[in-house]
Amino acid sequence: MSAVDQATARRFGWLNGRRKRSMEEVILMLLCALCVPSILPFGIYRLMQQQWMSAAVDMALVLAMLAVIVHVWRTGGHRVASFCVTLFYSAGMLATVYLRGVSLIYWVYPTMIACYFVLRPGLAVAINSVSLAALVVILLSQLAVLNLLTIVVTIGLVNLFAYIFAYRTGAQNKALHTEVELDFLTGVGNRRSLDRKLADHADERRPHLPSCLLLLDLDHFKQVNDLHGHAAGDQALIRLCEVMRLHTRSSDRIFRYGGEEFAVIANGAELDAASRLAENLRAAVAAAKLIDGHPLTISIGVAFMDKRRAPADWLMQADKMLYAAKQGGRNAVRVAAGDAAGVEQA
Ligand SMILES: Nc1nc2c(ncn2[C@@H]2O[C@H](COP(=O)(O)OP(=O)(O)OP(=O)(O)O)[C@@H](O)[C@H]2O)c(=O)[nH]1
Repeated sequence: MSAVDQATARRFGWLNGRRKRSMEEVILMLLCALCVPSILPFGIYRLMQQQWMSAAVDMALVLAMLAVIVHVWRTGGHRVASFCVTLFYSAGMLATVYLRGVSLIYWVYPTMIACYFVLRPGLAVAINSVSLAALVVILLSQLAVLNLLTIVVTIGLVNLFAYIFAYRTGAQNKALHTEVELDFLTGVGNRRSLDRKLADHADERRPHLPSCLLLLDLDHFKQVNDLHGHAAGDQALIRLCEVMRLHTRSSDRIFRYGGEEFAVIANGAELDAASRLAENLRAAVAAAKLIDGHPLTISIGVAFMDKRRAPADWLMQADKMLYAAKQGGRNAVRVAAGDAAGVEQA
């Protein structure tokens, strides 16, 4: 396979089932697919009745939704597509009421609720408010004030309930996400979020900055627990994370890999920058008092997150370097160069 073919295969490899589709993509595609059974029959009926404008609106909606499905299926991009889908649906709904009159007002309710499934609640409210204003203008001359007010109030209530529901669900998801992805002792990312971040990096399709993986392990940590007790050991782990936060950039990500072992994803760092970061961390921990009267040091292994390799390889390479740092006497940094040959940095 040529280099170009390999790049293309990597780029679209996840489309062949290797990448799990996000919930957002699935919901968006389902929403678009729904237009086939719910709008297409009406479009065909309007064609048969020679109601050309209404038929054109229905058919244009169906075609636009099918195009969105193909786009999301092929590229996985759903943010802009979600926005476009709500615009298409809203415009279609307004055109239908404009052309066919108030008897088709029932389409407004599901259309507006659908917005909350694919957009942030605030954006959905904004789009639906504009649609409602347009609807009032369309219906102003057709309805008595009381009837129009009834429609406005019921649409307003539907939006209010949908907003509350979407906002509450979003807040719960965020809280759940925090629970699931953070280490409860130190507050840094846990192993699950490390795995997800590494997978995201491997799946990332756009050109992006080079990044490195650092694996860190406290030296002779067992002695801390044995001499000072488990609670003091916990405090040392918390303190270590504070030191790591102080000596990494906001774009770097810190994770607890397990026990007294941590990982850092140095985003946008080539190997030389990452090895400088590792050396800074090593020196900062050696100088910090993680625990009173007991000097503690760390050993670090560094690997480049080469996109030609799998995340498991990055971890294995960094772990190999960490092992080499331990074997070399601890309080040291080892950096994987090229194809995993280790070079000593400290
Ligand atoms: N206090 C505390 N200790 C932990 C935690 N997780 C793991 N440990 C301890 O970390 C220690 C790890 O010990 P070892 O794997 O022998 O490693 P080490 O003593 O650091 O030695 P080297 O890694 O070879 O330098 C064990 O005593 C674990 O009980 C934790 O959450 N809190």
